[in-house]
Amino acid sequence: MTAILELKNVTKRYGGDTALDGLSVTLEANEYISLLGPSGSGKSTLLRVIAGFEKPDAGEVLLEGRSLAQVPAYRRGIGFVSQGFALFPHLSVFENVAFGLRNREDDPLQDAAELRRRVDEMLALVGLSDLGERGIDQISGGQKQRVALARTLVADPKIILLDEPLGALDANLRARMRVELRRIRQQLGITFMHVTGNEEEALAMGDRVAVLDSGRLAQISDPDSVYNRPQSARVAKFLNCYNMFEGRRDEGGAFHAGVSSFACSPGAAAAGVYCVRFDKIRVVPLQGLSEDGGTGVRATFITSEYAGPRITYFFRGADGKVLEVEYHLSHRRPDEFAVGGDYWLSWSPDEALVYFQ
Ligand SMILES: Nc1ncnc2c1ncn2[C@@H]1O[C@H](COP(=O)(O)OP(=O)(O)OP(=O)(O)O)[C@@H](O)[C@H]1O
Repeated sequence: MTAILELKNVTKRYGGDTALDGLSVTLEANEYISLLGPSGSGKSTLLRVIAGFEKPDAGEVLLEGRSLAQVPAYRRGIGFVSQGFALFPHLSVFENVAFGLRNREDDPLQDAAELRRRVDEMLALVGLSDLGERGIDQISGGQKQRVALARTLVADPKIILLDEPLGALDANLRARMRVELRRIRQQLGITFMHVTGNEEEALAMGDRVAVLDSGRLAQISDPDSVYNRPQSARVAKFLNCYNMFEGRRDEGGAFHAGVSSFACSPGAAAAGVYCVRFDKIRVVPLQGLSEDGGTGVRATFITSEYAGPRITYFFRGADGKVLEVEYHLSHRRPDEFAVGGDYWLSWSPDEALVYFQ
């Protein structure tokens, strides 16, 4: 793999707020990278620093090994698709895409035939060949997204930065655009960096997923590793699919969290966080349960949420904490539990992840 963009110890502060805190990361050529993180973790700031809309207070940004410190945004060869698309409402689809080429700072494109060829090529790539003459107010949200992308791609950038590109679309369209974005990127062979606050989208889209936490990189790996082996309890938390218990392991290999105790790998006594994924839990009726119900917790059923191929059950543990259990329904009908009834939530200790401080 070849590095295309490198950030070295980049720090960006706004007054007393540190938005990026000594961040180092390398983007490879020809990859789709998702950037996931909670609100305020610095995702948009990172994009703006890379694009050249913000200057870092410290550190360096290198494109193909060359520092971008003195290179203005419009000369970086980095495309930016912003959240609201920022299209010109009074121009047609064609003119929106042509605008940048016709008005660029260096060597504006005046040759009408060449302009048409380039714009038509991009409209075809994003599936809008028939809509070039439409006004921006005569196309759908998904089509606006495609125009925004075509307008950025026509400038032939080396990297495209997308800030929550699917946030404004409805769920159906969002799913379709995920596939489209990946196809377009593969066809062009350039690097896309896609910011999202949605863990499912990050895992679905990225060849790699970078997780940002308080302006620092908490993890960067392939989606499967992020999902199955989050590097820290904080990353597990952002994934929104783990039940988490704060507590302490004793020398005997038991983890104590409030009134509950779980089996855990043996080792020195230490404070930590015990995490069990929603889909790794089985719900067992208390009646008929043998003395040793295995590792788990007793909990009261509250409600369920049906989502077609899967169902999420919500329980309340003895300490009042809400616990989630997810069943996949491809081969079974949903189980029914009695609201207010007590159950045993059971899992294999091997499936738990424990992070010590
Ligand atoms: N122009 C600004 N002036 C002052 N503070 C800012 C500015 N832009 C960002 N910040 C602060 O920097 C931090 C990171 O903000 P940023 O917008 O990069 O986060 P984000 O991860 O993109 O969040 P979101 O998902 O909500 O868009 C936050 O604490 C934010 O308040």
